[in-house]
Amino acid sequence: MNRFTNIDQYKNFFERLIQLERKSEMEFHLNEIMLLSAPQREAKGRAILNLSGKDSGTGIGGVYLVKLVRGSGLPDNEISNGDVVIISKDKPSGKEEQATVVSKTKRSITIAYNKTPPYLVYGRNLRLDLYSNDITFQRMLDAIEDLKRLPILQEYIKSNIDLFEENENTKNHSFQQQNLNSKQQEIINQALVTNDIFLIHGPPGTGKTTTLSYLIKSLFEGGKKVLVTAPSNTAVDNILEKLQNLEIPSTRIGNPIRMDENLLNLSLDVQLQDHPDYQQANGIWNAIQVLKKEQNEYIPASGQNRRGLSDNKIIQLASSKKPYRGIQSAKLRKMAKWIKIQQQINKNYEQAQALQLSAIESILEQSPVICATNSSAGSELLKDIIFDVVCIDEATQSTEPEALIPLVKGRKWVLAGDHQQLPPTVKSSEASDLSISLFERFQKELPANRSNILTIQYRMHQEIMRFSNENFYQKKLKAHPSVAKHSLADLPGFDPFPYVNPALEKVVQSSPAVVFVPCEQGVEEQLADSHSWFNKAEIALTKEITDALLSSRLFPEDIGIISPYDQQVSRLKSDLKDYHVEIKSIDGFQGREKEVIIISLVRSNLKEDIGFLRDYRRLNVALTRAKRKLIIIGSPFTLQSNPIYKSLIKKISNP
Ligand SMILES: Nc1ncnc2c1ncn2[C@@H]1O[C@H](COP(=O)(O)OP(=O)(O)OP(=O)(O)O)[C@@H](O)[C@H]1O
Repeated sequence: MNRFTNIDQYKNFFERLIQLERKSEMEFHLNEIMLLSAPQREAKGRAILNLSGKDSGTGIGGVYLVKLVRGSGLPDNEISNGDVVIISKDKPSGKEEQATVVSKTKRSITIAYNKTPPYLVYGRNLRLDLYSNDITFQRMLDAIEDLKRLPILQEYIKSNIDLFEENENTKNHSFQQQNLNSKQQEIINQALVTNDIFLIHGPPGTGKTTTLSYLIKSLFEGGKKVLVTAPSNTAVDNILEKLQNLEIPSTRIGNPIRMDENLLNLSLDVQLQDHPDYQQANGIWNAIQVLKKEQNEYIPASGQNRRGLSDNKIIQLASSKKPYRGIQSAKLRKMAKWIKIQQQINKNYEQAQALQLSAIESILEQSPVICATNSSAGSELLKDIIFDVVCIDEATQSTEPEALIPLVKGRKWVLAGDHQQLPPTVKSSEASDLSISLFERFQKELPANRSNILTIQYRMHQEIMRFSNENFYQKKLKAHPSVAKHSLADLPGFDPFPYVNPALEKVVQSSPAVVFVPCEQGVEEQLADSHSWFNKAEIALTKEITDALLSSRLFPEDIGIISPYDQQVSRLKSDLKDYHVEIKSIDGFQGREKEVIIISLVRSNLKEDIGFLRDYRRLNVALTRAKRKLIIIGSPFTLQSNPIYKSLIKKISNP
């Protein structure tokens, strides 16, 4: 645990770690760009060559769209919507302007620039490279810098315990909500009366996000302005959905491409479409396009054409209808016309920008609750807004500097999390100190009245929660009676499919709630130069089980498939694309739940190597997503080399 006696010490400590992480991420992509030839990087799916670019107008929020086309079709690649990319002619240097992928077809990929795109992107023989996003690192550094102008936050960072006075009597505030249990209500009361910071702790399914959303409702009703963040887009959508159900007016900022489409109506970009100022700005953008077309009929007043003459001089000479320094008078007139149109374009541009900005400001000012990822809380859009309260969900998954990005924007902080679930992702081994979240640090250092723990869970059948409860929560977790024995049989229409492979019979029965399906014939495989694994036999088994579950009249949205390995996730997504079930990594499922979860553990080798499955927090998250049925597929031989997995397999019944 690190103690800091002054803010400069704190700043130096974290700045070093951030720089190490940043270096690690950039190095990965730049190294690969340097080491591999362009075709090799393309073969890995992280570059696309031989593209031709053309202007594709502007998109939501006034971004500049560029469509990159390859007539022969795009090669197989891992670049998807929302990824940050760079465009170059030859080998990129890393200094290129960054753009975001907006859409992809078989032959084209459209990207968006926030600023005017570099001229080169409208050429031929272009190369597109997947790149890392540097912005989050910059925002972390800015947040640490901001601490300097917020003296009270500096004291919190030092966890100066003397500063934390006793709270006033929580009984004075009597928050009551019949949908919540007494502990959840008590927590809301405590968080409401605390003037500085409160931590909501709780094992999976105990209602941390639910409690946080009711707290936000209460804050909103009390006229407070609240910033709500989480480390990932999925986690932000998860709490936003709850806020929407509670009818709390909220605005979600961030790239709409990365948001749940059912929540898009709450995004800033969609709300903007209805704003009169924004509509007026759109009219002006269209007028600019018309002017640009008209301008093409004249001669651009480029450096070469104008031969050192100023705009005014060209206009003046054009009206005199005489040649000047060897420039024909017709050419002067055409340049003058071009300049006048350009002046009109510039005027219109400024007007459209100002209208757009005023529309954005008015929406953000009027919205009582603003939701964003931790990183996008550092966006320019929120630069001048101070919030009464900042709430971070899944706070144990954020590094301390990442959590500071939203926290420096508020007067009071509420953090929800569970340090037995996924920790922050830290790439650089030298920066491992970042893996202790601010939540974890505060929980150890703050007085007891600044946190409280939830222990009744409302998600899992008691058998599903048993393993995690015994191994990670000292048996303190209780299943609420409404879920303790709930099963697939209670779901309307559920009818176990009779023609299933006899080896999988228990898999489609409502009982037992947890099954382990051995897949000893599976072989783990790795692509050259990839650290991720896949297992074809487990994919086939997952497909068969999903088929059986769907034939038992479960809906696709009831089923979730989880695998710890990205390669397995992407292969499952492609092989099971017609099933429309949600398939994600463990990280992608943190904070979420489904009636049935299938986990494909992938690792199967004679060396008894289970790789990063060893991280028990990852296992804990995977095991606690299912409500009524948990199906685990894996190789008993390989997994049993690890005591935790050995006891897991022993405790659950084989089908
Ligand atoms: N008081 C309650 N009564 C009934 N259901 C509840 C209550 N509190 C929470 N739930 C339900 O329990 C489930 C889990 O809640 P929630 O997602 O808020 O838990 P969590 O602690 O945030 O979970 P995780 O640790 O996985 O992020 C949800 O289906 C939620 O609607």
